[in-house]
Amino acid sequence: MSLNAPVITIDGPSGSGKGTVAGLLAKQLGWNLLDSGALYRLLAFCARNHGVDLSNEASLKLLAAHLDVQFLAAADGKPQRIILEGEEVTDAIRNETVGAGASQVAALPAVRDALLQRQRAFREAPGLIADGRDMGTVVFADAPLKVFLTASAEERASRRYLQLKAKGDDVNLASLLDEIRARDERDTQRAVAPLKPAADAIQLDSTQLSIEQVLERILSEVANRDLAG
Ligand SMILES: Nc1ncnc2c1ncn2[C@@H]1O[C@H](COP(=O)(O)OP(=O)(O)O)[C@@H](O)[C@H]1O
Ligand SMILES: Nc1ccn([C@H]2C[C@H](O)[C@@H](COP(=O)(O)OP(=O)(O)O)O2)c(=O)n1
Repeated sequence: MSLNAPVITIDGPSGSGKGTVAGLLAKQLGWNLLDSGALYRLLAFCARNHGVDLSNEASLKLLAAHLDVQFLAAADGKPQRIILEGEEVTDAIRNETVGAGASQVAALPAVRDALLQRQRAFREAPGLIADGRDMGTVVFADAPLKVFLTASAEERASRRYLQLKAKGDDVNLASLLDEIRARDERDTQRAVAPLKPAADAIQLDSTQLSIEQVLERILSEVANRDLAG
């Protein structure tokens, strides 16, 4: 781990575009990528596979500490591939059942603690793009550029609807909106590392912005701060 490597944090609620923008930024700058939400998703998924209850903090802490996961960079602008216990789960963890489970286990302090060092180890030269809920407030509180990305709940539900439908999932817009609101509530109201903008974060509302416009805004901040060398 290089403590001097710069980090750009992108925090925000579900469907605001964090993962998409983080992936594009990492590619454009040639930096490393941390999808911290994937770790919570993997833990919820793994717990279900091993019959561990999502409220069993002691067992979840052990599972989190021993999570056997690999992130593999994929070519052709595709998302990185995720391998859990030797099996590819890239698609399997991207649904609202796993997302809701992730939000549930993420509220447990022992789980967050067990995943902290694993996340910080992603900080390698030449730099890191980290997306999640507490990247700018807790995990990389010293990051030189912090972005808090939002969009209206309706816009986020509609984006998720299109995304899951394109994947062939059987989805319903009204239930996705309910699930997004429930997740917002749990993620912002929990006692430990709640979703909130860091005091020094740039806030971007992407409701009316394209992915390219969001990327442009962030890249102009990168240039202003001379972060990309
Ligand atoms: N500004 C935007 N305008 C339109 N669609 C977007 C925008 N940002 C992201 N999306 C789309 O919304 C969906 C959810 O984006 P994602 O990056 O997975 O969000 P998050 O990681 O914040 O949950 C994806 O299908 C993505 O292509
Ligand atoms: N740094 C993080 C990242 C995610 N979480 C929790 C809270 C989220 O609802 C779940 C899933 O996060 P993820 O970023 O994969 O979810 P979305 O893509 O935004 O829908 O994990 C967290 O508590 N802290």
